[in-house]
Amino acid sequence: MKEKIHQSWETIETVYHPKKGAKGISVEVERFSLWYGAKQALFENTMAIERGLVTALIGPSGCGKSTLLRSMNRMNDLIDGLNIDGEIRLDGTNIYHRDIDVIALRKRMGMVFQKPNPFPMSIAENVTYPLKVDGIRDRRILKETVERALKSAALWEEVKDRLKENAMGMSGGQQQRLCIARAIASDPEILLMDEPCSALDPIATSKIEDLIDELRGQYTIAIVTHNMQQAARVSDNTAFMYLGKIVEYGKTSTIFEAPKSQRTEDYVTGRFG
Ligand SMILES: Nc1ncnc2c1ncn2[C@@H]1O[C@H](COP(=O)(O)OP(=O)(O)OP(=O)(O)O)[C@@H](O)[C@H]1O
Repeated sequence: MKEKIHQSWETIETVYHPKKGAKGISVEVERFSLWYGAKQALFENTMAIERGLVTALIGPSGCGKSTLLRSMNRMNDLIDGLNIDGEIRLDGTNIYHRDIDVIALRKRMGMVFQKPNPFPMSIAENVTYPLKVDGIRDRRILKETVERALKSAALWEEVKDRLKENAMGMSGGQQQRLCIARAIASDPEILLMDEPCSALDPIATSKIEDLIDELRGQYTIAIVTHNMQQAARVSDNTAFMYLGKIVEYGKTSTIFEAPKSQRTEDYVTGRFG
């Protein structure tokens, strides 16, 4: 049973007005709400994600960051009792429209999870997996993809001499970069990253952050992070969420240095969370 609850506080700057020089909008979230059964997890969220930039979703545990991110490629679809309202548009098309091919949609949006999840197969096979699922068997294409994706994921130099070794033998940080390479292999436009560094040590984390910086421009990246310093370091725009609602969304420098909402300021200055 769908139950509407209205949050009492105002949201700030959640609607995007294109700036001069911006490459445009990739994903538009409009009045998007989501229920897990009777429990409402997202409340009429509106935001526009700029193409080619890095957008961070921050906020205290349970505020709905992952739910919103996973809604962008319909990863939540299979959850029992899931209900949504509002729209999420990719290049202007509502991804929840009944005619949307969800598999094709997910190909346009690579996903990287909290815990690296390489498949128990060789490093090269991990990268070529999405292509093989698509029926691509041409050895030259597969070989080129391995090199291209591993280079893009800043992993090529470390693994080029052991492509046939099992990926499970890599370090956690290498495994996560391999998962990014696998996501890149099918040539997505968007990379959705759900706490990609939370299982990694500081050195591996910094490599992933450098990688995100290198991927900026080539891909539109949305990243959920608990780590505010990370959001400040890697993102161009930041959305601060609280209890299922985007409280404030704007340029990362504004959110961290001059937030308009007291609630945002309290969170980014560590007064709660
Ligand atoms: N599959 C599910 N079924 C029911 N409730 C869920 C499910 N997944 C998440 N929730 C609830 O939805 C709310 C938002 O959860 P979500 O994981 O999106 O938050 P989050 O901000 O990403 O949290 P965290 O930072 O702890 O990962 C929480 O109250 C959570 O308990």
